[in-house]
Amino acid sequence: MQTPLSLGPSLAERINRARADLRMGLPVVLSGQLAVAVETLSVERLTALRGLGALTLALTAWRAETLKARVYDNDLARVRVPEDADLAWLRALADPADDLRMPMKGPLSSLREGDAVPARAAILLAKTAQLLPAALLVPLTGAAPEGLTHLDAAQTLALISEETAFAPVAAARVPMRAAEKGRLHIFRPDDGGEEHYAIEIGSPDRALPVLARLHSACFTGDVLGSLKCDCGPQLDAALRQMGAEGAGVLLYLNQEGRGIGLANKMRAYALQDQGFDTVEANHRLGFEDDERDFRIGAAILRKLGFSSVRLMTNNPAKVRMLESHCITVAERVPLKVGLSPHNAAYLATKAAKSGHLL
Ligand SMILES: Nc1nc2c(ncn2[C@@H]2O[C@H](COP(=O)(O)OP(=O)(O)OP(=O)(O)O)[C@@H](O)[C@H]2O)c(=O)[nH]1
Ligand SMILES: [Zn+2]
Repeated sequence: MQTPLSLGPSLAERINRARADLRMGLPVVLSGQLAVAVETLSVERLTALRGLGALTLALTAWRAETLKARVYDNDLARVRVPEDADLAWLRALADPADDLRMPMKGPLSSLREGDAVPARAAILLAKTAQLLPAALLVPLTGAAPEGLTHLDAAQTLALISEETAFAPVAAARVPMRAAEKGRLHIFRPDDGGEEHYAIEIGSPDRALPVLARLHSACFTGDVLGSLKCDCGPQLDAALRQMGAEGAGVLLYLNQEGRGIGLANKMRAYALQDQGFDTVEANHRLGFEDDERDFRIGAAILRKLGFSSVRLMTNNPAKVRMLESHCITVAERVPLKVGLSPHNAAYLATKAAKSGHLL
């Protein structure tokens, strides 16, 4: 018999559907466990989950460190949820907003036995859905409620770590203040994920290294002119230099807040107002200091026909990443603009902790 044309969702598509489910507060089924994101969990669903058995709260090792929960699974902790724990208790463990006001949440008891893979997949799904990286899990004993998204946890982890393919969708001329000969290209991943943009200035020769910038979205800096970072001035300066030289390419990657999303970035800013620096704030929320996937930038440059760049950056990690994904960095062009009294400490932290060049 001939294999019928498959109309059903692929693994990548089901993963994206699972992210939308978690954002709505719906459970997903991960290798026989029901998993929900703590951030979007409702009282009603918590009650329903409790009826199924003992609950486990999955947190990243970063968050567990702040909460003094034991980490037996390297990058994550699986905390036993006491029978009398309510939604406020779960939320307080997931969200560090009130840590300083209510430091004692424990003592917490972590699971050692059992499989950590579904918990790891749940955290990664929550993270990549730009939610707080905390998930509640319970083994599914009976039949799964109808309509839930089912995923194999190990396959999910493997696929999310793979490179995403992008296709050009549309492009048109956009004359800009900084460069009249501008063209905006939209790139879309084939799994329904986030779109990213490329702004091509002039007609750069594909045989030569192109003046390039990988800019990560920063609503506060790019749009509002926030003085807390240097993003806005960097964006302007990069486009102006490309305009002056008559050629260049700027990728605008929708990885707001170094990949944690704008809501989490505002949580990080609130922690910074409590005295934590930009890296500590990410860690207290349970994130790595940088959650961006820079392979996207390399993939889009290659799609546009570029193989060699003069990269405008102060971040050596961007240079290393491009080099390891088939893009030659012929030159690093420093981009030092926008220093203000408000961002001096932020830039100093990036230099001290993230290897940025001052
Ligand atoms: N999580 C978090 N993200 C921030 C903070 N301040 C700025 N960002 C984000 O950091 C990113 C800015 O990084 P980029 O300017 O692209 O790159 P970079 O790593 O600083 O390196 P350069 O190429 O030298 O600029 C944007 O996504 C901002 O939204 C912060 O305090 N916390
Ligand atoms: Zn910024």
